[in-house]
Amino acid sequence: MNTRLLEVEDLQVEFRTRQGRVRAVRGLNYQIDQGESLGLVGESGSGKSVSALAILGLLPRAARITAGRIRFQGRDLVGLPERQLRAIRGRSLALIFQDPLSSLNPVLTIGRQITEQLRAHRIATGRAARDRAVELLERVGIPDAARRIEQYPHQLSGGMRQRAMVAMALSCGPSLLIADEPTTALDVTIQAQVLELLAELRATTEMSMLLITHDLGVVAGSTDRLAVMYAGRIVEDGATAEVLARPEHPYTAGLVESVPRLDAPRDGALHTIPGAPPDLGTELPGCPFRPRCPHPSPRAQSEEPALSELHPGHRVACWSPRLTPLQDTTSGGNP
Ligand SMILES: Nc1ncnc2c1ncn2[C@@H]1O[C@H](COP(=O)(O)OP(=O)(O)OP(=O)(O)O)[C@@H](O)[C@H]1O
Repeated sequence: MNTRLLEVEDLQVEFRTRQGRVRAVRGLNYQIDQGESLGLVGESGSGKSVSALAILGLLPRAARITAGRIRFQGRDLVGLPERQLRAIRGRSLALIFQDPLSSLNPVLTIGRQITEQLRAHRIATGRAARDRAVELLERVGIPDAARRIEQYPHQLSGGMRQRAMVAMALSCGPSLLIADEPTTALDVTIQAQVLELLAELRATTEMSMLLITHDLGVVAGSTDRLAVMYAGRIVEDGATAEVLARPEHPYTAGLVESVPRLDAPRDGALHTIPGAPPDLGTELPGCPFRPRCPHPSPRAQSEEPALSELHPGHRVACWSPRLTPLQDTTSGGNP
């Protein structure tokens, strides 16, 4: 049986701003089992990062969780005192960001940052901690690790810094790694290497991963399941391969069609989803995607659809899903 590691239940997060409240996350539901990898995708502003920061207890001061539960290893993290959250963060729940410089301390050597983390979580001290730091850097593919641990973040290349951040995140053997746009700032070759590294680490440990990105290409090869966020909610989820091959929500379909393809005609215009996401500081009557929807149902005018299962394990929040027939990939094509 699968062991449930993380369960996010009807999570709601609001910002208080001078213009009023902004409902950044409006009822988010998902689960991650042990060893599983979930991709969270959506355009900028859909609430991906805010929901991850809520899990980690790292929301900015202007934001607060107004409802819901975040159950991690059976314990609700919402409302947990900061001291207890700190003990979980870095140890069983680790985070890597797009920009390693924002999580690496510029005035401490790489080695010191890793050994400090090991000491703080009472995993190792002294010589043992140093040996473990070297081992971690070797594991993430940093050559000459014994010398590299004496260096400062600015002395490493972008790709190396990203690897050092992964090493730091892995130092305490986390059960869940939250990776927020981990490869966005990297060039394509290094991006592929970092994704490969994450996949390899997942294959060799029981670690689960929440991979947040706006790039469907990144989730395609790296995640078991996919959840698509729009305006602070999940509008579609299911097995990654199934959702990408058979997107039912018009928003997901638009995202899939927006991915540049190598086999597309050279002069063909790149597809984009017309319009822009709604302002989360205003009331959203009906379906928030309605103004951008190519075939809105009359019901979308007044009622927001809830997620419901359309195919086994594949849920969609839409009044007029596309109902794409599943392509049969076993029979060698249609007669
Ligand atoms: N400091 C803030 N003050 C007010 N509202 C904010 C603030 N930060 C975020 N928000 C709101 O939260 C929403 C979700 O932001 P979030 O950063 O989670 O989106 P995202 O999907 O991760 O986008 P990105 O990929 O650009 O990080 C935004 O659309 C915005 O309305």
